Amino acid sequence: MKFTKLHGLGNDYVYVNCFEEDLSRVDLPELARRVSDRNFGIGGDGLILIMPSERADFRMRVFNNDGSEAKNCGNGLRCVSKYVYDHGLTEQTTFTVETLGGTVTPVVSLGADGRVDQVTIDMGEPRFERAAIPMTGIPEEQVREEGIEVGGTAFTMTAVSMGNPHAILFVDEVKEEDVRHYGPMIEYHEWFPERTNVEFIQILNHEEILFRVWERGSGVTLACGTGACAAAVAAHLSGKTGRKVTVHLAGGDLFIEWKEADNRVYMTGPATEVFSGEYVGEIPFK
Ligand SMILES: N[C@H](CCC[C@H](N)C(=O)O)C(=O)O
Repeated sequence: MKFTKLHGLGNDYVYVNCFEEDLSRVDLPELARRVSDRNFGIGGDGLILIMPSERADFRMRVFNNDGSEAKNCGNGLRCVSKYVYDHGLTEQTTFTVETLGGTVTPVVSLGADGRVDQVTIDMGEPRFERAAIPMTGIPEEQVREEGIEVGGTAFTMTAVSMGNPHAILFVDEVKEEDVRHYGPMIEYHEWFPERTNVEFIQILNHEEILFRVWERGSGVTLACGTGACAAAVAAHLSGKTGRKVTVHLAGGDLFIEWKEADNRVYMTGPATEVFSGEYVGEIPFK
């Protein structure tokens, strides 16, 4: 099976071009687990399929490294956009990509080599209702800077969906050890029936956020695009930042704008292709 490794700020996935590879009979969650393994497989935060779509120019499916399928992936969308342009699947610099969380519209910009280096993506409107996250409790209720206690420690949390769930925690100081310790406790908290991504954010000033993430289904990653969007939205709702925010992630920076005019969140950042190869391990079939 041919694959390509790309990453968005170090959030790396194994990409398979399903215009060339037929994976229709493959056990995709098991394939994701196998190829993501950094010792016994290719290595990555998960598996992303680039597929034909009946309602958009392309379709993206995302599998975390535990095999669970996600509804959206911001870094993945930037890398899919780079792949389809650089590999000639389109000559357009803007197109549509269908995800389980909705259809988005990337706009790519080219470097001096004529290849994509930056991508801006309209990631759609944030959702806040418990039913949309999803969270237990009153379906139409929103969770804004509310208390959540895990491991004997209380956090202030805002819940945001970007097509996938995000628990945004406001902390005075972002600590890697807190992400590893409390991240899984909140990912599996009873309030989140489909689990959740967990973001720890420190407001640096009106235009900047320090950000670290524990991803649902993948654990600590160097970056999370949907998480950065959710964090920028939560920070603005808190009154501590404007609508244009630079999010400093472990792997680098994303620029996020939550536009007042259309209520949509725009994410701008890089996408990088590292290598292509042939996976010759056993393909698991359904
Ligand atoms: N772990 C996420 C999917 C990947 C999102 C992240 N890598 C991004 O760039 O948005 C979830 O289960 O919702």
